[in-house]
Amino acid sequence: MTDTPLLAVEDLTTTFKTDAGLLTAVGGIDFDIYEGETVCIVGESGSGKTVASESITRLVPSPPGEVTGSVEFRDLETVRELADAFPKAVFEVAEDGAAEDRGRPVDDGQFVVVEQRRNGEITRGYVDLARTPDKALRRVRGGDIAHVFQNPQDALNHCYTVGWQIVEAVQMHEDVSKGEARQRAIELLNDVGIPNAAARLDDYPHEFSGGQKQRVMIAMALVTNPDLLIADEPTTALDVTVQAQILKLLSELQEEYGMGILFITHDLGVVAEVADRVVVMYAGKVMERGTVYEIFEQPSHPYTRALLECLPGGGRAAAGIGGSLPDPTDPTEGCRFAERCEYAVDDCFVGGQPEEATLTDDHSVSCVYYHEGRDASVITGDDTTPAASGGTADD
Ligand SMILES: Nc1ncnc2c1ncn2[C@@H]1O[C@H](COP(=O)(O)OP(=O)(O)OP(=O)(O)O)[C@@H](O)[C@H]1O
Ligand code: NI
Repeated sequence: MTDTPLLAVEDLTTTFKTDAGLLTAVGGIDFDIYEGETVCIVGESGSGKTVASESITRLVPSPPGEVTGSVEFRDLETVRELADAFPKAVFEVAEDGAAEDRGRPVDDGQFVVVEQRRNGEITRGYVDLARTPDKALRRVRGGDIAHVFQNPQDALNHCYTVGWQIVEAVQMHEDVSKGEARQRAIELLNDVGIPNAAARLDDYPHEFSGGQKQRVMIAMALVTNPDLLIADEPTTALDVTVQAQILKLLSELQEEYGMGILFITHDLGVVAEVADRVVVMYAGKVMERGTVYEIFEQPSHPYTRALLECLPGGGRAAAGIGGSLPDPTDPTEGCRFAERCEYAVDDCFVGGQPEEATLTDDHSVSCVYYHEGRDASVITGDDTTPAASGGTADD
């Protein structure tokens, strides 16, 4: 693992203009994903997980949507490739770290690449996805960054054979003959565990089971050998056995292709299976983040703890958390979870979402109880709760 993340997201904010007013689906969140790791965003329905993941490549409909914040894609190979192959606005990073615009004005086909060169060779850099215009961004979507969605039937065209669709995707990406593309399609179907791949190429989507369709979708996502795969509830529509098979497949493919995965799910059982690190999201904000081990062993935000108690066998397995998400067009003043939180005190209703308090290098929590002068053991029931740092009680 390198020390630069593959994807670095900062202050990602996505709003929609609706009849009820401006809806804030994602309220300014940060996260990063390193090469070869799986980061899970978990939270209840409506938390903004899908919108957050789709905002990375600005897949959200605009209008009514508007995405702001910084999204840096730091795969060096991609940076080098784009810097050489495409018209672009280049921001060269000087020795002192300040970016200086060396490019022409950005037009719709240009990427915004920030690069640092030594002896003419790019040594560091990133593609600035947030400032890259739509037309260029389309090359990244389904290219270096690929998506797999919950319902494969929505994404597969039922009028064409599966082989035709994969061949089409291969030829869109690579300059190869039909025969070569077909061969590649067979390899891909093999890779995702479709038996008899060569023969299945000429079948139509409806001839595949739900699980197989999802395998086909994963094969299509792999056509471009992506650095980052964004998988949004890819197994939610499948029965439990098939779900387990697909999760296993994804982890095998991750190893084989060396890609980072952003995995979106509302299911903590799935998180336990696939995640290296976890971002717990609620009503457009990050409540807690940590390694999968920390989230399950030292859950620190009342929301995370409530989610865990909702797992089969947990204290709230039958009842659920109780209450519902705040109105996203009129978010609460303080912590988004305050209204449903059994530990909420006056401070929780003012001053915005609390600054994340750092528990360990990887683990932080956005809750006033972890700020100076408060005792978080009320929540964790644990006197050994590590002393938090990084936040203060009055921010
Ligand atoms: N195109 C849109 N126009 C207006 N509001 C939208 C749009 N897309 C999403 N939203 C709103 O954004 C909020 C976040 O939705 P999102 O789909 O990201 O939630 P989620 O966490 O993925 O939920 P689920 O687990 O049900 O998929 C919701 O309030 C939703 O109604
Ligand atoms: Ni969703």
